[in-house]
Amino acid sequence: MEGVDHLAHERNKSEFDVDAMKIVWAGSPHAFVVSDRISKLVASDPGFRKDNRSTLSRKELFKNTLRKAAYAWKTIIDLHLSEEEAAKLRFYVDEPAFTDVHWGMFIPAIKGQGTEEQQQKWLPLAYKMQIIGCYAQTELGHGSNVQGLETTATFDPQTDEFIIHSPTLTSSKWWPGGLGKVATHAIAYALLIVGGREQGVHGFIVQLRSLEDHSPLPGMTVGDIGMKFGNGAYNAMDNGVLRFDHVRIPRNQMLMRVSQVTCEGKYKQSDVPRQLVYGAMLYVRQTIVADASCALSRAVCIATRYSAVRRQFGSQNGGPETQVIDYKTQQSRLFPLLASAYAFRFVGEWLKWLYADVTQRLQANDFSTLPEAHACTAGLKSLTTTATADGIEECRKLCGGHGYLCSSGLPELFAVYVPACTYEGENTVLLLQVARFLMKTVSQLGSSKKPVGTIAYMTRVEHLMQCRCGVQRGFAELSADLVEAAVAHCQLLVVSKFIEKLQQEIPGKGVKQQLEVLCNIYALFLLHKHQGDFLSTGCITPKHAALANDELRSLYSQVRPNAIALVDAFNYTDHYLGSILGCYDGNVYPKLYEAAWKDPLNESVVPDGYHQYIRPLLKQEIRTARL
Ligand SMILES: CCCCC/C=C\C/C=C\C/C=C\CC/C=C/C(=O)SCCNC(=O)CCNC(=O)[C@H](O)C(C)(C)COP(=O)(O)OP(=O)(O)OC[C@H]1O[C@@H](n2cnc3c(N)ncnc32)[C@H](O)[C@@H]1OP(=O)(O)O
Ligand SMILES: Cc1cc2nc3c(=O)[nH]c(=O)nc-3n(C[C@H](O)[C@H](O)[C@H](O)COP(=O)(O)OP(=O)(O)OC[C@H]3O[C@@H](n4cnc5c(N)ncnc54)[C@H](O)[C@@H]3O)c2cc1C
Repeated sequence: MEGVDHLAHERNKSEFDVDAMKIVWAGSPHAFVVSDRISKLVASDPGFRKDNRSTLSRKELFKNTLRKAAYAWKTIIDLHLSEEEAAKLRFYVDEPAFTDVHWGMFIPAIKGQGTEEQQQKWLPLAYKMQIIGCYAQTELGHGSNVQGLETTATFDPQTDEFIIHSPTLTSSKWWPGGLGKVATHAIAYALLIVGGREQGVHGFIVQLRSLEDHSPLPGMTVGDIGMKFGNGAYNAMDNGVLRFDHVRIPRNQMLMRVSQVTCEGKYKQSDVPRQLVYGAMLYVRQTIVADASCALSRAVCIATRYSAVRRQFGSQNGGPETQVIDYKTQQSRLFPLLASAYAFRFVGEWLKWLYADVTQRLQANDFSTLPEAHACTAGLKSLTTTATADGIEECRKLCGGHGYLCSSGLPELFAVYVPACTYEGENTVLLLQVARFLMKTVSQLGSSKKPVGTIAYMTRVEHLMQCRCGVQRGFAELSADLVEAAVAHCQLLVVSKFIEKLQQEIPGKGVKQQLEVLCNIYALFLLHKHQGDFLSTGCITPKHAALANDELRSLYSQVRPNAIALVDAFNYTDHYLGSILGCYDGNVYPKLYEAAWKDPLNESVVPDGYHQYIRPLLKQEIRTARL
């Protein structure tokens, strides 16, 4: 029945203060108040409904996304929302759209790679959305290999301009979000050529479309690259293709914080590492780690609530069947994902601090922590997105058949989420960057340069020193093993940041105890999953492995009475979850049944096509019917 909390008996089992955990999850009391208010504002506004998305054609979906983006912007202006509130509104609207790239990449690229003068010119236009930007780096022929990009930007000293050109088919820009139909401007990455000399890849601000009638400017061939994976909401994003035919832009539209080209045609590399050209990717990778904890927590919330509702087998003398959440197999699949959601939340908080710290240091031309920041953002983006994509799929399977319904919210969550394993750096390519960072550290062991920060532990791996001479030669040969070492390094990071979180003051009855249980589950689950490595290297004995498995089962039993409260702490509205299986009141079956009849296929009792195809079949008139 509506209004009845079918999970009340679960919520009454909780052994901790859920409201206090909500604040831990949000990050602070202020962050909780903002999140709670904005999520409810979005959920209560019919203008942001999303339950009809799966019935729309791609063009309808895309136009509806434009409407929502415009409506969100109007809401932000009308309600005088702050930048923090506006970002939360875009988050809870939960619609992949050009705004993700405009705010998430175009603006950070200008802030990180533009001069003060360029920031003063372009940022006010972007913040007011008087221009809409995209991040045009990837090409048809190159994505991972940025230095392999073929688009050229040739300086013409006669006119003080750059000529942007797509010399080959494979140099066509391909994939940039928002590029296909909406963006008026791009940060386009191109091979800079000055005085006949190639100077590597740099970023350029290029206007793509008229601000009067939105038509592509001369020399631009631009469009959408077509349907993407599944019928999911990511098809609301116009990932585009763009070719330049000798397009001229003023010299002052090359982003010149890292390097400059003078009007005389002199190329000047300032004394900052050229990798600052990659700065926007560092920024986005750290936001993606926080996003992973959100996506995984959504899936875990759905699967946990449904696992408490679903009963299957185990009836004694006609009594109720067993809740599937009580099966040890269900717990051993679900609770490590619950623990991972919290673990990724806390490592994401730390990574946000690390990024802010390195950004502050860069302002003072202190580049000492840039390599570590790159390794951490690359590695944690790779680790958390892989685990989250796999985790969302596992949550779908944990829900049985109903997990495959769009109304469960899980298929779409998976379809929208999985490209995170590829965009912003393909996950294996990023792990190779971490491996390179680790091997560089090994090569410095024994020198005066002592490993510090997240690699300080490596001082204790003296035995690696003997193999360091081989490592340089064998990197390519050993890359598959080195990628595993990179994963292990990132897992150690996640566990250590969870432990550091527990050393902080954490208010609320039972809250810290619950987090300690989740931290131990996360760590022991990894030990269990990789026990072959731990055993073969002598780090643990078989007895340790057996004790760890026993302890895991005990920890699952400790989580069990608190599971619903732990996912309630995410404080997601039913609107944001978009899932009948994960609805707060657990009233699943009536809602599933009601939703089925809303499908367009049920608008008529006799389906369209019956008389043309089925009736002739049934009446054996098939021989004469025109197929
Ligand atoms: C729609 C819903 C989305 C929700 C998402 C939520 C939040 C996100 C918000 C917004 C985004 C929205 C959607 C995302 C859309 C996706 C966008 C994109 O995909 S943009 C394009 C991304 N492309 C890449 O990531 C390319 C990956 N490749 C690279 O980064 C480089 O090519 C690579 C692999 C690092 C190699 O670079 P290369 O120049 O060849 O250098 P080397 O490997 O030789 O290394 C040289 C040294 O430089 C160091 N290095 C490399 N990168 C960096 C860096 N970024 N920062 C600092 N330092 C770096 C490297 O460690 C080497 O150092 P040493 O010489 O070893 O000391
Ligand atoms: C949904 C989506 C949105 C995107 N949005 C944008 C955007 O807004 N702007 C933008 O510029 N780009 C965007 N991209 C492009 C994205 O950044 C690239 O697809 C990504 O960087 C991967 O590059 P690639 O496609 O060239 O993969 P590839 O590098 O071709 O990967 C293919 C395989 O080769 C392997 N591989 C590659 N190099 C090596 C190596 N050195 N050693 C070992 N294995 C290797 C990879 O691990 C992978 O298994 C988007 C992509 C997607 C899917």
